[in-house]
Amino acid sequence: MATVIKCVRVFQILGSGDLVDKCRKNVDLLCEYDPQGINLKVLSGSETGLEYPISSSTDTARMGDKSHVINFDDESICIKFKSNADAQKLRILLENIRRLHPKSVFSERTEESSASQYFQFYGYLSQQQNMMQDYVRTSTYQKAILSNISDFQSKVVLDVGAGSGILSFFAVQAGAAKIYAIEASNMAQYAQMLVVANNVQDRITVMPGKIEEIDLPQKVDIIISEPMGYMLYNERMLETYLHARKWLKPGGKMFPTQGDLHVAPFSDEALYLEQYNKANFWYQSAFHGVNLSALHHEAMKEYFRQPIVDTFDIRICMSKSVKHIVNFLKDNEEDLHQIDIPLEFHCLQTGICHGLAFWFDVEFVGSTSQVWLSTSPMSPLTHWYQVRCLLQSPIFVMQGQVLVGRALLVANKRQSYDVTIDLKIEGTNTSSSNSLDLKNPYFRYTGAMTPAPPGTSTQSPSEAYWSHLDAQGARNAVNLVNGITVNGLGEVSMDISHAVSNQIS
Ligand SMILES: C[S@@+](CC[C@H](N)C(=O)[O-])C[C@H]1O[C@@H](n2cnc3c(N)ncnc32)[C@H](O)[C@@H]1O
Repeated sequence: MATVIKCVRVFQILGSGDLVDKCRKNVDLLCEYDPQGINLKVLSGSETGLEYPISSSTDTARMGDKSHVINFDDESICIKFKSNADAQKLRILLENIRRLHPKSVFSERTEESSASQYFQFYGYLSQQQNMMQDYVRTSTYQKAILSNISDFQSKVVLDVGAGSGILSFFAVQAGAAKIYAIEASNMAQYAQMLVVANNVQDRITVMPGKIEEIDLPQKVDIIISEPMGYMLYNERMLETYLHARKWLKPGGKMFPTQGDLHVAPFSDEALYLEQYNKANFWYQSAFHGVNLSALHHEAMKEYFRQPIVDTFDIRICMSKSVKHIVNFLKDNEEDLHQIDIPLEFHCLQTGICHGLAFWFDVEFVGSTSQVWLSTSPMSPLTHWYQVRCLLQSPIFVMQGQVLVGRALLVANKRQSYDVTIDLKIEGTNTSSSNSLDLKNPYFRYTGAMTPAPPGTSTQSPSEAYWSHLDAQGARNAVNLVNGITVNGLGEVSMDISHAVSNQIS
């Protein structure tokens, strides 16, 4: 459903109160559905392509009979209509948004621009495909559901953030009687198409909207969801998952049931130098004749604020990981606003600690079996990889020393976390800390095999390699050397006649 309002003028309101005509002529305004509310699109004029997403928390005000003011995070605009009747069309749409999308826990904790970008992202089939094609992820979910049939058979299920609906289809396979598949992005339309095409309309009901704003006709026996982001918490969808518990019957189940975030100190000089050298670009005093060095310090901070998303060899970890648990059956949304993880690491090796490595596992506790989905560096790689937070000033640690400190994750309105890491060698004055922005990670993964960290071999790597070779193949590789036959393992053959005949021929 879209409405077009013809012949409007769109002005930007400057800080001084002056108006600047954005299109310098009359334009048409398309008002179309958006998961958040409506999206205003300028259809003609030199500024074609302007879009203004409006949700129930957007600040708007009527100005006289024919104008309306709308305040966004980064600009304020004034729309002047041809007539009062046209202005009234927009006013009705805005009233409908407030009625249909009352302020919710979600809108209170999320900036509009972040939410609209977020749901646009999940509205693409290619993004859903990316997750569906993570074989480890999708097949672990399917296994968790199908190996716990008694938790689904004839049961009512809620799928939070259903996306394509894939988990709802797994619940159908496990015999669920009714599944409510809630999806806030436009993917809900595609999920509905799959439901119809697979002829399960009587079992799956797709409901477009946010779980925080939707009314279900009944309570459910089990909630399924895939709400994990980078470092488990990114996207703040775990809060949405916990919020959904208001629809769970007493004694109901959550799939997954628990999330474990693992944290370990690591040593990786190559990674550290890579970031450090990138920032050194700004150290130049004569870049095309310009001295850039005034920005060197800021560049260094910027690079080190980025969590690194890639994978690594577990042997770079200098001690056993510390585990922080989220219990999806018990914890509340507010518990995830500030996540304070006390750290204590007993270092197993001497070396330079360059920061903290993070990964997570989730557990499905079913009535029949328990299933784990792991994103650890010891498990097959998933699209979550692992995440590392660097220290700008690494610290040298000796085997046996104890590293103490904390990892503090503070939720922000950009559906992510401000991360602070603090480390100190116990009993010394040596410490280091850093602040990072989880919303802006650096994707470093190239697909190349991660090499083992230097100095971790406990036997000759050359001998170890050759001893793995096929011994029989090497034995068959017989050569004549100085009149005697020697095989590929260096073994001398005693069959002199054979050697001699070989030599003659
Ligand atoms: C990680 S995807 C998982 C999709 C699907 N369940 C799967 O496993 O392939 C998360 C989905 O949840 C949706 N979502 C996020 N927050 C939501 C909310 N508050 N209400 C409803 N859907 C939400 C997103 O649009 C996205 O499609």
